[in-house]
Amino acid sequence: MAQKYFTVGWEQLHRDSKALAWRLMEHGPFKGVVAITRGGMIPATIVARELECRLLETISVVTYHEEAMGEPQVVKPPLAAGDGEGWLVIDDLVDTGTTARVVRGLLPRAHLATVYAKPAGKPLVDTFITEVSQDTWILFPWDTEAQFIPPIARTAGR
Ligand SMILES: O=P(O)(O)OC[C@H]1O[C@H](OP(=O)(O)OP(=O)(O)O)[C@H](O)[C@@H]1O
Ligand code: HPA
Ligand SMILES: [Mg+2]
Repeated sequence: MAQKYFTVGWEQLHRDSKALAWRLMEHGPFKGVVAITRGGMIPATIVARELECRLLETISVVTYHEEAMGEPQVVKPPLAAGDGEGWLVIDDLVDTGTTARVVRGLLPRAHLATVYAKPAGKPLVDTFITEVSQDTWILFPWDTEAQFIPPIARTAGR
């Protein structure tokens, strides 16, 4: 279980995904973008829009059930992307690198990029924007919603 949380809102995700697109400009142009579903889909759409890339493919790798990690399963292979040559692969984050390793096995020649990265997975991606510590769990906007929080004075035991 992660010890810290890093909450990412929609606007920050948009900003960070655009920063990723800027950084990827020097590695393109790309034939198309492969989104690693589900978490990679929104960043992939933002990056594809910025790079004016209309061809999107998906790969589905299921590794986590909430915060519990299991064996990675390829539920849908990236049919249109060959060995990945000329393709850009996008995910929301790399954590242990398990998902990235599976994707690299299927698309060895692709450029693999994530918006966020943790130290253990960082060496497996070609490009990323923001690093967080390994014991931080990133809370994405699609996994969260705003709710009432009691005042500090009420929860501090006074
Ligand atoms: O580097 P790793 O340890 O493999 O972790 C990173 C992967 O885990 C999450 O996906 P998840 O399996 O939760 O599926 P989802 O994107 O459908 O939510 C996240 O979106 C990355 O794809
Ligand atoms: O930190 C994380 N946040 C959300 N999903 C994840 N999947 C692996 N690590 C994470
Ligand atoms: Mg994912």
